[in-house]
Amino acid sequence: MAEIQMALDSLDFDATMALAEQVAPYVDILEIGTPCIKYNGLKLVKALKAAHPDKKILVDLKTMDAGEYEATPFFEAGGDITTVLGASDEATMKGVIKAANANNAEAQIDLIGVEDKSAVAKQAAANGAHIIGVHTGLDAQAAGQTPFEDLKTIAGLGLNVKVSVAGGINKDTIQSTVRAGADIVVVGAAIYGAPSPAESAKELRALVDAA
Ligand SMILES: O=C([C@H](O)CO)[C@H](O)[C@H](O)COP(=O)(O)O
Repeated sequence: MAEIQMALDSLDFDATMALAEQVAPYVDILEIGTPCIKYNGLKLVKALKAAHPDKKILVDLKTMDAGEYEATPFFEAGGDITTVLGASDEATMKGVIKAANANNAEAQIDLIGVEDKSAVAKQAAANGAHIIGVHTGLDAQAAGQTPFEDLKTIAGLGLNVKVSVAGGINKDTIQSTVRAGADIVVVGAAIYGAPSPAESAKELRALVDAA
């Protein structure tokens, strides 16, 4: 069964906590988005984990250097997954994987901006990464890009890792994304931009469960 990850991309601490509360019944993973974690830091990881101990917390650090050093405090604060850029040095990715393993947690390699995505995904899997993230970022989405072709390529490799997909997924695309091989579907704007985020998350849950 695919998991749903809600991307919390507001900068506001209280608004983030309130949105998490609304959608938590329908999602598996609460993601603290990159702008949000930069703005709010470890305090938000601790608060979110305390409020939702039954949910996985993904901290979208998009680490680029000093992998083990940067990721460790976020795992210790309650993060279950942190992200590291596939564009970073292999040693950086290995550092985050090491920190994750030391904390009974998971490292996600984010392929955003990576030229040879297959090569990096294979290398990361061989190095023990837990999740490969196929990701079309917000700026690339604004330029009309989607993650779906990359998903086919990465899922087609048959690597022994979970595949996460992010980039403008909504109610029209979520089922085909799951059927194309996503283990984790990430949804941000389609939930937080909906008139009722809770209703939107509920609808997406039903679609994923029926896919
Ligand atoms: O990871 C994200 C982005 O890079 C900002 O941190 C988003 O959370 C991710 O793209 C999911 O959001 P939507 O694309 O709006 O579904």
